[in-house]
Amino acid sequence: MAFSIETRKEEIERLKNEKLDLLVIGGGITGAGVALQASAAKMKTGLIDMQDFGGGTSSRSTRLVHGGIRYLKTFDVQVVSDTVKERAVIQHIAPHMTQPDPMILPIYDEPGTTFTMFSVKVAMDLYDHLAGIEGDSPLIKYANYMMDKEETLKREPQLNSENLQGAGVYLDYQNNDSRLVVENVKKAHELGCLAVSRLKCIAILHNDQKQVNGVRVHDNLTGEEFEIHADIVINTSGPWSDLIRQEDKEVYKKPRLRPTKGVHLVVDQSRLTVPQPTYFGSGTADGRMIFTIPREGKTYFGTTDTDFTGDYAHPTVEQSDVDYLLNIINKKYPAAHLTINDIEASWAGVRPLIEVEVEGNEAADAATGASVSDSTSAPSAVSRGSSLTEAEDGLITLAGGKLTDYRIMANGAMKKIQQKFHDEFSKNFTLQDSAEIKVAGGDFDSDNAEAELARIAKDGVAAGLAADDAKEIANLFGSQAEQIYDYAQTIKPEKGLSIGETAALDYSLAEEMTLTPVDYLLRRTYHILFKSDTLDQVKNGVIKHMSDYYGWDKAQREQYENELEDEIAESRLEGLKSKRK
Ligand SMILES: Cc1cc2nc3c(=O)[nH]c(=O)nc-3n(C[C@H](O)[C@H](O)[C@H](O)COP(=O)(O)OP(=O)(O)OC[C@H]3O[C@@H](n4cnc5c(N)ncnc54)[C@H](O)[C@@H]3O)c2cc1C
Ligand SMILES: O=P(O)(O)OC[C@H](O)CO
Repeated sequence: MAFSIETRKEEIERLKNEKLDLLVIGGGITGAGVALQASAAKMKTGLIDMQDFGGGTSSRSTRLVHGGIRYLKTFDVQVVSDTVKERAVIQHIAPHMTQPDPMILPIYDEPGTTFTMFSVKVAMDLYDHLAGIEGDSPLIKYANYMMDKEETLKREPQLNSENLQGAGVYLDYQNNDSRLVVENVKKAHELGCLAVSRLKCIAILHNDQKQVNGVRVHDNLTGEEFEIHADIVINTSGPWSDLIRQEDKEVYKKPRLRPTKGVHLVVDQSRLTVPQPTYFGSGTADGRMIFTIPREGKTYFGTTDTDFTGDYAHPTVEQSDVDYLLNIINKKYPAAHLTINDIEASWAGVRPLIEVEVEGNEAADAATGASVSDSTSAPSAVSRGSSLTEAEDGLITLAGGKLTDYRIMANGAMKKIQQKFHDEFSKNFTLQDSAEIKVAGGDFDSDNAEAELARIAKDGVAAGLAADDAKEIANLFGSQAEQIYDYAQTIKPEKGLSIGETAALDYSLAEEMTLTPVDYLLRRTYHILFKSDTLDQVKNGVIKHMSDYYGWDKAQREQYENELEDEIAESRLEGLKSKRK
């Protein structure tokens, strides 16, 4: 089912002329999850995003599906309880993106440590218990265990041995955040959702009874403005949630978010070799814990957690972020001696943390209990819970949370929406269990994901693709790889691209509403973040192929080329590096 610039035009016409049951503002993981569940319940649903789907926080995470073991320290047990169980569900519905990846948690005798050898074992036992990893659980092989100092250094020799006491090892999952978004959006679209990217909500509309009945949007591709009408509107705009609520001038009272920035840096695995994901205290008594994660032949590490008041669409990596992370990493891996010149890629994201309890008569149902902190708390002490509220004029806002509990957050919202339809619109919808709805590309046996993905990759080689291309396409697109192999039988490779890369690009343009080279190279694939070494040779082929496909004129092609060059330069920290010369 095509999901492209052509369907975008068709669906914009339908959004203009057909009244929706539900409009979702914001196509990050939260909005995508709501759109999928609403469409599965046969609600006539629209999903809009002012950027690419996943262009906000949901493509800037640590790329884990995890329960947040450190949140047990701040007694955010509800968040952990919700998310730790969700990991296996997301692995089931999105098996090509979410795979078990046990974490090492080294324990150091240092000021402000989050865990001790005793408390990490208690936390891991609770974590496993909450996830049901006990008894005859199919995941029992991943049950947690402790390692003494010697075993820890044997497993991870580059770790600093000074003050090291040992480590805990427990199950968490790796994930591809931006593809989790787009596969949810594609599934929602397959179920009937009118999903359009680069459409910005610029005003909230009301009926004569001062109830929200739609939005005014600006098409960021064409400049056109028009109205979209819906019985119910839900705001799932993440860090922008307060800005959308502010558009609702009649009822807006005050902000509820405390946005904080988190940064990740990427180096080649040869510069920092970790055997598996590792998670340790920053050693700076700021309550932070830092991940170092091997991925695609690279190692990435993060994150910072600092209050952010800049442009949510363009959080940048500053020298202070680099210094903070390199200082910690070089202390924990003393043989690495990393400098800014080793950094091949980077990204910054904005956490949509909920800080202020809802006030006045806004109905609040905590979708995953956001325990409220106050602005004097350190950013890392602020709850990672979510909140679901309805303003007096009916605007629903679902904000906060983690990527890992997106499905639960959407469940909570759907129950509220279902009740609202029944009470106020005399419409009855039957909600579906999204734990049984595979996202696009997940149509294979999740319980044998590794073997299934190897089989899909083997099919690619049989279809004439290079083995590396086939493996990458299988891991990125899952069961959709077979469509890419079909494309590969009928096309010529673009100059600078292999037949597999060309076919994958053609698939993404036709089936994933991939509208710009940055959409493709940053979010649909690994090129900018984890394949910096081959990026310069593929980017021209991608631009040329997209320019031919979309019929860009010289000015448009230049615009997208410049946008891509800026994105790559920023990811490579070229600005910061040049200042140091
Ligand atoms: C550094 C960092 C690391 C993290 N690591 C993890 C992790 O490993 N695992 C995990 O579970 N969670 C993690 N999180 C949390 C997780 O990433 C977020 O909770 C989640 O991505 C938020 O998704 P969202 O859909 O609510 O927001 P977003 O992804 O930001 O989506 C909101 C969307 O709304 C759109 N929008 C805004 N205004 C408008 C408008 N006016 N009109 C139309 N569209 C609009 C934006 O373009 C955006 O795409 C991390 C977060 C950060 C910052
Ligand atoms: O810093 P936290 O606790 O928000 O966690 C972000 C991590 O990098 C992964 O969720």
